[in-house]
Amino acid sequence: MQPLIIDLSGKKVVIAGGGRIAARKASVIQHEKPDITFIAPEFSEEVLELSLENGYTLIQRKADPADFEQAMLVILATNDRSANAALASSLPPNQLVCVVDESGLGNVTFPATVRRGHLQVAVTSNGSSPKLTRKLKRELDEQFDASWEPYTAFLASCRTLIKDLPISFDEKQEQLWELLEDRYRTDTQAQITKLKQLELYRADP
Ligand SMILES: C[C@@]1(CC(=O)O)C2=NC(=C\c3[nH]c(c(CCC(=O)O)c3CC(=O)O)Cc3[nH]c(c(CC(=O)O)c3CCC(=O)O)/C=C3\N/C(=C\2)[C@@H](CCC(=O)O)[C@]3(C)CC(=O)O)/[C@H]1CCC(=O)O
Ligand SMILES: NC(=O)c1ccc[n+]([C@@H]2O[C@H](COP(=O)([O-])OP(=O)(O)OC[C@H]3O[C@@H](n4cnc5c(N)ncnc54)[C@H](O)[C@@H]3O)[C@@H](O)[C@H]2O)c1
Repeated sequence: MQPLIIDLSGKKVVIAGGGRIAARKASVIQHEKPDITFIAPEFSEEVLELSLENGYTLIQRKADPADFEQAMLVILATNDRSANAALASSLPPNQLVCVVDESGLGNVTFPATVRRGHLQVAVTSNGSSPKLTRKLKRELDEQFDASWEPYTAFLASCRTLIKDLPISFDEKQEQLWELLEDRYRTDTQAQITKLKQLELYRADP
């Protein structure tokens, strides 16, 4: 299995099921602003709240293979294993499909992710142990403290500035490597000074 980073903004996501897991999958991706449709005979409070908040579509009945035709991503999250399996086998091979109770029937799984600004660390056990995945996520959550959020913004700003400097490729690489020294992450003043330095140099090389 190959990890890919996927842009779901404005993309159609159809979720079969309206329970706890359907809600969790939707809340994991909601920040990407996808266009989500839930199809289920019954919806949990969490799904109703998420839908009201984000304008998602709710269709109250059992899911049918035709429901997924326009979907970029399909999430099969009913609590009926045979319904999930039958829907999975009805889908064309070029659609992204996550089957929450039997990952081998689909072609994508969700990793656990720790987000700090522009940085995202994702963990997967390829479905072999979701519990291990959660344990490692907790460890990463502690390892990457809050300083990483402004630091990744600092790195992005510096990179934009450095790319525009009238210096050689090798000098740019040197500048970019230097930013990875830990003092820039831990010391806000060092970040401010560096940014000022780069701005001044850009204005007057
Ligand atoms: C990482 C995370 C992402 C997310 O969903 O956002 C995720 N599961 C999470 C939570 C979680 N999973 C489970 C529980 C309940 C009990 C417990 O505490 O263990 C909880 C907690 C809860 O529900 O609260 C159990 C479980 N999980 C799966 C099965 C079915 C099966 O495999 O048979 C069973 C039941 C059998 C069992 O117990 O093993 C299947 C999958 N779960 C995956 C992802 C995919 C592979 C991930 C990997 O690479 O390992 C995969 C294959 C498909 C998919 O769903 O994409 C998220 C972390 C949340 C976080 O902390 O951020
Ligand atoms: N992937 C994971 O991380 C993970 C974690 C725990 C459990 N699970 C599995 O996920 C499944 C769902 O769990 P849950 O807690 O959300 O269950 P739940 O009981 O809270 O919700 C089930 C939902 O499925 C709907 N449903 C049933 N048959 C349907 C059909 N034919 N078409 C459309 N919707 C239908 C119900 O109306 C309900 O909305 C369970 O089978 C469990 O094995 C997955």
